[in-house]
Amino acid sequence: MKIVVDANVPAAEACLGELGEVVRVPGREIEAATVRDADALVVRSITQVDASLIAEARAIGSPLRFVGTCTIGTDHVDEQALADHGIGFSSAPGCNAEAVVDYVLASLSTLAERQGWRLAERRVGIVGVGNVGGRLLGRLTAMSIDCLACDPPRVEAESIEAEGPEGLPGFHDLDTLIDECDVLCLHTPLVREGPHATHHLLDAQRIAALAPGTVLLNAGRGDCVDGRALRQRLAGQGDLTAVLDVWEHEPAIDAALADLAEIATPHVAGYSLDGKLRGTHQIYRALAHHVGLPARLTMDDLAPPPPVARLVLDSGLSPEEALRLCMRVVHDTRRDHDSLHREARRQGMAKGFDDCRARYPLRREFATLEIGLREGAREWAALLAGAGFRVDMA
Ligand SMILES: NC(=O)c1ccc[n+]([C@@H]2O[C@H](COP(=O)([O-])OP(=O)(O)OC[C@H]3O[C@@H](n4cnc5c(N)ncnc54)[C@H](O)[C@@H]3O)[C@@H](O)[C@H]2O)c1
Ligand SMILES: O=C(O)[C@H](O)[C@H](O)COP(=O)(O)O
Repeated sequence: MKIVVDANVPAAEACLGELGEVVRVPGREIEAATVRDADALVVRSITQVDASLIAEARAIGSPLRFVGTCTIGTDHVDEQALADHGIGFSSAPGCNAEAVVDYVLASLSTLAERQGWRLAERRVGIVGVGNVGGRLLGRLTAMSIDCLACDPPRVEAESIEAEGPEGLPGFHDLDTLIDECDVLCLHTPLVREGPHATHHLLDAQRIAALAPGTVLLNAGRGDCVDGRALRQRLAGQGDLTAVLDVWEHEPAIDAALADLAEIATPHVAGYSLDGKLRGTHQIYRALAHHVGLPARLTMDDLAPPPPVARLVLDSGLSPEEALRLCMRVVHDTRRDHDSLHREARRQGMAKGFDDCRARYPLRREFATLEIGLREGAREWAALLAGAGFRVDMA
């Protein structure tokens, strides 16, 4: 079996190589001719697997029978076209959700430090309460931070009313979150049509309705926010703080908007090694199942030990300082912001954006760091455990 795999999929030889011959191709260069004699195609989000690619591939005799994307998002894949040609499909739901939550907490902690506020005194609105938003809600709630949630499709499907699921807070509409929250985090997929379409979910009118001082964080998909309207508000009034990981027109994103965002990163919120390996592993299992082969490798076979496994804390810090210190040992979104701006200046935006992603440094998840708390630091246990670290008494 020949498996064409995006060059940025880690561990493909070790994992997918068990099932067939792996041929690497840069994601932006994958086209119909690339899969002329391939049985399977494994992509990430930058490859548009659309109806024309599939139809052309079939027209030139491609035997393609499976497409996998090692990502959560699926808006780059025409699932109907695959089904119409009898091609199996799988994505990797939830694979990098923990990494995105790490990114959100690390970014908010940096903003709190820069702007002199405490997260404990802010109310956070979460839009899209699936694998990412649900985990974010869980961690913030465990850190005793006040949250409001918005997810109309879930409300409709699960008849959630005033009482939320699993003892979580009730769900509200987006305009209530806009009115009542200090921080608004978007974790919605890109859905172009239907009653719950998310294209420009935050349109000019909703952006205008955000109260001065609001923090807007988008780690869902760039097209969920009207970037032009956001740029105008930031440039004209300068009274919002934007944290943007995803953008319209990636990789050729709006450089002026990137300059105005307090934290601007090149779509790397989910880029932990753990998250990427989970993505590869989920697709390996799905392909093995599809072709009737055993999938022998486990995640433990793929993930190396973390470079920093344990940290012991003594007294002498505030809880916020202790939390920030632990987060920055694992992940510092200021570094991602600086890399994007540096590479955009050096190579131009589109090349710099892609280059930062292709050469992303090793990053692990908060859960890989064990924190030992000595006498005097033990009161931080609930906060640090709530944020996602493994905590014990040293
Ligand atoms: N920045 C990154 O690196 C990164 C990483 C992972 C995922 N993502 C993006 O985040 C999205 C969400 O990821 P997930 O794992 O939570 O997906 P998910 O499918 O588990 O959850 C998405 C949730 O959004 C809800 N939703 C859909 N339309 C909505 C609307 N109009 N208003 C409010 N909620 C709505 C859905 O009901 C669902 O509960 C992905 O589709 C992907 O596009 C980005
Ligand atoms: O949908 C996802 O899983 C994320 O957006 C993912 O991080 C995208 O990364 P890419 O496929 O572009 O490397």
